[in-house]
Amino acid sequence: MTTPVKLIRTKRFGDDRGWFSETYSEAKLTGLGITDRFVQDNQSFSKFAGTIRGIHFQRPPHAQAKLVRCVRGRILDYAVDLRRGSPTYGRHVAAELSAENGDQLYVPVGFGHAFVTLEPDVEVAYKVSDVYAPDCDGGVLWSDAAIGIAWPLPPGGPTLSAKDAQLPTLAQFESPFDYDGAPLEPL
Ligand SMILES: Cc1cn([C@H]2C[C@H](O)[C@@H](COP(=O)(O)OP(=O)(O)O[C@H]3O[C@H](C)C(=O)[C@H](O)[C@H]3O)O2)c(=O)[nH]c1=O
Repeated sequence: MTTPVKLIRTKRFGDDRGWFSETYSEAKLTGLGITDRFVQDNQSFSKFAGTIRGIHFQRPPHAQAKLVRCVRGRILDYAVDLRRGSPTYGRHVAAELSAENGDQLYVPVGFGHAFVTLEPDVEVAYKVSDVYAPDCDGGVLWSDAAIGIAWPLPPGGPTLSAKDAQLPTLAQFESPFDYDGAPLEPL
């Protein structure tokens, strides 16, 4: 059983002009066992290093899988296992995504998603497998010791939204997701 979260490397074809890359390929994703139908592209810009967005998910019936890449600057991208009954519940994996490395993180339904920017002026682009449904918006607190993410933060602390600052901890949270048999493994 392979880990449900996948780090996807993309090939760049370099020449004297620069490079070309296929950043989305349904065929390649299917070959990796990723069969979600992505229906929306999102992009966010974060001005400051140390900006945290997350830990977010959407509840069913509008739960979202995500395919995340950083198109400007660098981020550490996180997926947190929120599936009831999972042996790795509350555990996370992380990957550095950057405009430079072109790597992508696949975050399946059942996982919270968050990132922290590693420099100013960062842009993150990601595909989601269901439409935005604010009534289904959910999240858990970035700083929850039970999740234990060691965020790389600037001396002044993180920049985050008021909404994110008051998300519930894992202990206060009732997961809407069920375990599907694939434990979270290191990327
Ligand atoms: C997510 C979303 C937001 N919005 C609007 C709602 C707000 O007026 C504004 C900012 O939304 P929010 O503060 O939720 O954006 P982020 O904090 O970047 O949240 C996202 O960042 C983390 C890392 C995620 O994984 C989610 O995709 C998403 O929750 O955009 C939309 O119109 N459509 C959308 O799909």
